[in-house]
Amino acid sequence: MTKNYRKWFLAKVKRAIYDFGMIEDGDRIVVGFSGGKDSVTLLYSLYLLSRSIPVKFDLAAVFIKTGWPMDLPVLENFCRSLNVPFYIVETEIAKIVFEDRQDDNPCAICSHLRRGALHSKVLELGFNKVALGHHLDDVIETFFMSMIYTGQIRVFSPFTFLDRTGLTMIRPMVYLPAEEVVSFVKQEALPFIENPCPANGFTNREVVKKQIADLVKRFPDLKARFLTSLQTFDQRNLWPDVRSKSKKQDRKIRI
Ligand SMILES: Nc1ncnc2c1ncn2[C@@H]1O[C@H](COP(=O)(O)OP(=O)(O)OP(=O)(O)O)[C@@H](O)[C@H]1O
Repeated sequence: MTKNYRKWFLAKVKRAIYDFGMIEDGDRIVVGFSGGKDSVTLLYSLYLLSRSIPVKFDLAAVFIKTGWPMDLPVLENFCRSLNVPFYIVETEIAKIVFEDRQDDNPCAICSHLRRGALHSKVLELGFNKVALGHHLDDVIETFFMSMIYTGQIRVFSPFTFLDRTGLTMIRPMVYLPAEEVVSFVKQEALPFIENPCPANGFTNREVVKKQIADLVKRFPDLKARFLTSLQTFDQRNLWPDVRSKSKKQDRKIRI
């Protein structure tokens, strides 16, 4: 049972890796390792795949310490058991976000600063790819958050090359819903730590997450259908952008 579930789970990760050409021979991949369920699962999945797929790649884990107390030996021991190098980056992100800035949107700043610290470390280590633990629920939540809070239809990509740094970001778990990640953590008895941030559970993302959970109760296939919609999306089914045109016409009419 455990083995079959592992096989099924890894097949989904592998599918995303192949579909988006995420990993090539000789890649040196840092997993953004927060120690939460998602990144622990990602690290373990990539570790298992590194031993079974023909493509050869190196792995390391980088933890960005934001300033909250955390049980780091749990993470250190886990990485040691896999023989994956583990790096800790000390930052003052918690202080900057909650004391210095006191912004209305602490999550956006925190995420931006964590990303910056992570990329700097990856460059310093001489690695070329960054793997993040986003799963299908993150994709769906981000889609709705963009639309609701910023009026944009957009979602992050499973594979992104960043011109400025030369790094590539990959998200190998985009085909897997959150509940499967939770099941995998249980089945494999993976160690993880809870997110210590005081904003955890009180964010805009949390609001959207609850709405999606309600929708899923009424429409159980929602997550799978959402994924299909992204994969079969046709630009012609949306409206053309007429904003600049209508501004020009407004000007003409006034003349
Ligand atoms: N402090 C951190 N150090 C290193 N990588 C991080 C850190 N925080 C987040 N990441 C990376 O960014 C991804 C998305 O971040 P997010 O804050 O959404 O985490 P999450 O959904 O709570 O995931 P997790 O369960 O791994 O904590 C994580 O899965 C992880 O790969």
